[in-house]
Amino acid sequence: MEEVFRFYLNSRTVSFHKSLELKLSSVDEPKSGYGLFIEPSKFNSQELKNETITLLRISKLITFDINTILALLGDKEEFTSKEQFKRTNDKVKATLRDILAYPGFSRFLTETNLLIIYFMTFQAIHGSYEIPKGIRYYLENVLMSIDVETAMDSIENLAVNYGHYPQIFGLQESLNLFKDLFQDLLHINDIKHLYSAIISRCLEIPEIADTKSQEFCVHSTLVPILDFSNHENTQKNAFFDIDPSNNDVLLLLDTDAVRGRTEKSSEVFISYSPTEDLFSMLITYGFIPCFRGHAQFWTVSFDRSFLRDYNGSGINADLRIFYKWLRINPVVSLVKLENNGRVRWFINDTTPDFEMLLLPFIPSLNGSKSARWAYDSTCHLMFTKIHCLVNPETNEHAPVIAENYRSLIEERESNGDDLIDLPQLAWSLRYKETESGCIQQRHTNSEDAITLLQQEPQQKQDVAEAKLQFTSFFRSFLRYRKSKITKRSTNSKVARMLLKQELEIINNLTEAIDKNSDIFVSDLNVTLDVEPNRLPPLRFLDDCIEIPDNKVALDPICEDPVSYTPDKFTDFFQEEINQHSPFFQDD
Ligand SMILES: C[S@@+](CC[C@H](N)C(=O)[O-])C[C@H]1O[C@@H](n2cnc3c(N)ncnc32)[C@H](O)[C@@H]1O
Repeated sequence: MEEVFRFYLNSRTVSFHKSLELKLSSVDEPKSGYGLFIEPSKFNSQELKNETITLLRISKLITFDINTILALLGDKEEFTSKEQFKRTNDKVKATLRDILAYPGFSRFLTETNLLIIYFMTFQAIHGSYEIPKGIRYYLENVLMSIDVETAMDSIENLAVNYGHYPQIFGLQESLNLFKDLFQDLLHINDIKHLYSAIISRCLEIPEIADTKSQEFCVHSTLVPILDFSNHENTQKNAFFDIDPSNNDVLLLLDTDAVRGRTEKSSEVFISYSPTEDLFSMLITYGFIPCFRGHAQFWTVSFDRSFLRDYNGSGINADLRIFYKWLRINPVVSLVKLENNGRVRWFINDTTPDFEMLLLPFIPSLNGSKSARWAYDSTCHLMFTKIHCLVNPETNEHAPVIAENYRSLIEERESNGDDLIDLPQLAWSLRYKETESGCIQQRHTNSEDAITLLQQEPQQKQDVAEAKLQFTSFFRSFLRYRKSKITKRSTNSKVARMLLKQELEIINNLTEAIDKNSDIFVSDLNVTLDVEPNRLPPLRFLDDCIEIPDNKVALDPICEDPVSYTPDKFTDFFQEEINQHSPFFQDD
């Protein structure tokens, strides 16, 4: 890699600070690879007067994003003849045309995926077609030469234990796409390697789109040499930016990092992400940053089958169906913190998402024998009733309509999607009306349920009780995961790191629950110094049926749409009809 560094050093498209070097990283991790280093004594007093010092200035022309690649391909000077220019451009265009015509490709249409597709195309054709010199050099000497391992390299292995994590599921889908697109052109190992090399190196680089208004946009970009900077939040001493006058990419050193320092060499660190979400970082970059006193995160995705089988929640159907109907993301955010001199994992109960997760565990109303939530196993009749009221002319077909809703709901409840995507008319909530104090019931979405519950006088006690129930659920989950993940051995480095990290989490939280120690962040006297990442997206796997064959379907209580009585489940039938009528209105 030193040669690559020298290559760019000698090119006129990159200016370097004279103290900058490329060496093996100082990070104590076998796969940390190379890193950028500086010699603090090589900075002169003039430079030290400024807040930042430019370590690298990289011309926009040698960075790779979807626009610069198109510009290079469109530049005849990059080719030895007009014929070669045309030949390559025709080939790239034809390949991209086929790719864009791939069924469902629009779902994968992101800038990063396009960048990956361009480089896969170049790798596939570079033996028999001319490609612009800068692209060829970077492809052969950086992307194809570096030693990198991310989740993509062992995705089949990871999917066994982590297939329900949306990130892993998404990677599997991406790999299937790239395999289909490049099956005759690239070896599977090259597909995985190029994906890992690009995903672990590309940066979100701003670009001034209009110099007058200084408006800027951001592009997924590969930046030679800058892409040798390693991540370390607590030792971060540099950051990247652009020169707004010409969109050059800059690596800027915080001068404080070298002022008064005399050591021979120190590594330049940037931050890939201020929030260290360990699962996501391991999946994307293939490493887990060390804990150095700042909060780190891990978002647990519950195994969907565990949610289906768990029967301690007290609701009259399974948790999976509850979360699906109410569109609640079946994930919980954990935080690693130092507390009372001990570093361990806690459940982050300080987010609105956690309040939603608690909903099925809210206890029955005081003095009421009925559960908080009632699941209507004949809700297809509720759908039918509203349908016929909104479209009176369909009344005579009610039994057929009921059968259609029954099979639609059955399919949506049992498929692999994380949401049902129908009006929430399956679960009704019993709550105490604030003014009258009467107990009422209605179908609600999760946000409205939280608002209604927050108005109840005993809300605090109910949340405390729900957290106890959740803890017991979570304890069962930890037991289930431990027995599941320790069963297999693996030679994938990422899988081994995932396993080690998850076991640390399981052991920490199991011990804390069993010893009755604090497990929730809100029980500690701390404020999180970094925001957790946004939750991963809900998963869509509708071609998979989750319910096993031997699961006995609940017997319908009543199949007759006419005698179905909505007030068994709601005191607000008319309001709910008004709310949902656009869904039911026939065209
Ligand atoms: C943008 S590249 C940085 C250059 C890389 N070290 C190389 O030799 O090509 C990102 C990769 O560097 C490694 N890396 C970066 N920061 C690291 C850290 N703090 N610990 C371990 N590995 C790190 C990971 O392999 C990551 O995928």
